[in-house]
Amino acid sequence: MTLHNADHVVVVAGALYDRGRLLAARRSAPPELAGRWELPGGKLEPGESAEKALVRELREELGVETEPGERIPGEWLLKPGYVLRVWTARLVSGEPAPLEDHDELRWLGRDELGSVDWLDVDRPAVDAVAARLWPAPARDA
Ligand SMILES: Nc1nc2c([nH]c(=O)n2[C@H]2C[C@H](O)[C@@H](COP(=O)(O)OP(=O)(O)OP(=O)(O)O)O2)c(=O)[nH]1
Repeated sequence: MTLHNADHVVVVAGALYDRGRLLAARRSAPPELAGRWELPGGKLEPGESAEKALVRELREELGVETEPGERIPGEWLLKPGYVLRVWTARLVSGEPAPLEDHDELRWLGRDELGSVDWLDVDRPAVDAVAARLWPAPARDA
């Protein structure tokens, strides 16, 4: 079962970062999404907070312990009735492995974000993540 929040199924995804890099995950299923890259995560379960769901999904899919940070402003429509929300997450322990739903993982630095074929929906989400993780330096007046 999944949580319907104001008529939307909420999918939470993690902008998992470590040592200045963001984790990208290549989906292995379903066929229409396989081969495309995303921020790992999954659907909220009934009664579960977004932060709890994120920690659970990243543990199940990647085998790591993480600490949620803050929500990235914005919400992206995945398909009718499904929205994607993104939180930053810090790697606490473990080395991510593609245990479930993914067949390859890559740590990307700021200049490498365009090097993988993100799912269409994830492109604006990743732009928003990048703006949060790597804010533009303040310009001299
Ligand atoms: N996790 C995740 N899912 C995304 C992203 N972009 C995107 O279109 N999706 C889609 C793929 C799936 O249709 C849906 C999330 O499903 P999922 O398979 O990751 O969720 P889940 O682990 O809860 O799956 P399940 O219980 O249905 O097996 O959202 C993204 O960045 N992260």
